[in-house]
Amino acid sequence: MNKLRLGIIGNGYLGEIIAGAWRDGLLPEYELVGIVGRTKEKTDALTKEMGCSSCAGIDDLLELKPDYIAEAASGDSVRDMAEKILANGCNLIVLSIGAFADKEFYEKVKATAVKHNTKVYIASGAVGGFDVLRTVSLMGEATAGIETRKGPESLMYTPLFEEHLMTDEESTMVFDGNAIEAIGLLPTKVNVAVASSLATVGPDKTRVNIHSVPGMIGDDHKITAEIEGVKAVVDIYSSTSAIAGWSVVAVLQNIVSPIVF
Ligand SMILES: NC(=O)C1=CN([C@@H]2O[C@H](COP(=O)(O)OP(=O)(O)OC[C@H]3O[C@@H](n4cnc5c(N)ncnc54)[C@H](OP(=O)(O)O)[C@@H]3O)[C@@H](O)[C@H]2O)C=CC1
Ligand SMILES: O=C([O-])CC(=O)C(=O)O
Repeated sequence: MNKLRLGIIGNGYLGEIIAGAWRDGLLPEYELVGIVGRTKEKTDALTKEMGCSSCAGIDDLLELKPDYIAEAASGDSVRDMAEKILANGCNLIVLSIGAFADKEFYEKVKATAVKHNTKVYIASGAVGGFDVLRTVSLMGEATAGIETRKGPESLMYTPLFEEHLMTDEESTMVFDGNAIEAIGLLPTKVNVAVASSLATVGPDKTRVNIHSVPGMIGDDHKITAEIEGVKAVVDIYSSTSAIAGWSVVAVLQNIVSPIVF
């Protein structure tokens, strides 16, 4: 049987996890054909290890005729490449889901996928439970929100950081708004909020709270979707963001599995 052709955008922490899972035999139905990165030396080193092509840009990768591309790069890469990928007959698995907080862009991506009979897979990333969150949101007029807890160090170099957070002994709520506002302030750190909002009531209606927790290592995300009589709470703690890379491996396994979770 011909293998499905897989490409990856991103040669960083999560891209390496996906490529490593392929190298370690967890995705035997796929052939890893190429990886796109920005820094040539990094991409060359990773692709040499994997035995696939080093691609300078999306056009190079699309020439290799991938069936699936997994994105683990940045919101800008999704904004720049998603429509081109889908229009070339290739499916896309996305981690930088924050790009879809822009409704106009999200609708254009959906229309492109429909037109070219391709699909976008929203990886569960550092959270999950989108199946149950979507189900509850279908059943009635839901309310949905996500409460994120992080250590103050991980807020450094963001507009939410204040020096006192480093010496505070109590938790502080540093953000209260919706998912559009949250990703606007923290473009690389709250993809989970946008993903959860797309699974429920939308980025404008999903309430996002972020708490700085003294001494905390890693992140905890507690997502709630609720209608009268039904309440779903999905709470995921992770000491690193590795789970997000593994969630792409899980999507790729689901695509070829006779049993789909
Ligand atoms: N959905 C979720 O739950 C989560 C999503 N994420 C998102 O996943 C993405 C990857 O995260 P992570 O691996 O930790 O980040 P890293 O910074 O470790 O890696 C990202 C890599 O992508 C490359 N890159 C960035 N922009 C482009 C581009 N336009 N074209 C090609 N390559 C590009 C960078 O290359 P170079 O080094 O050469 O600049 C870098 O190597 C981020 O956008 C992050 O916000 C992260 C965690 C959880
Ligand atoms: O890793 C996390 O906990 C969340 C994250 O970076 C994101 O949503 O982009």
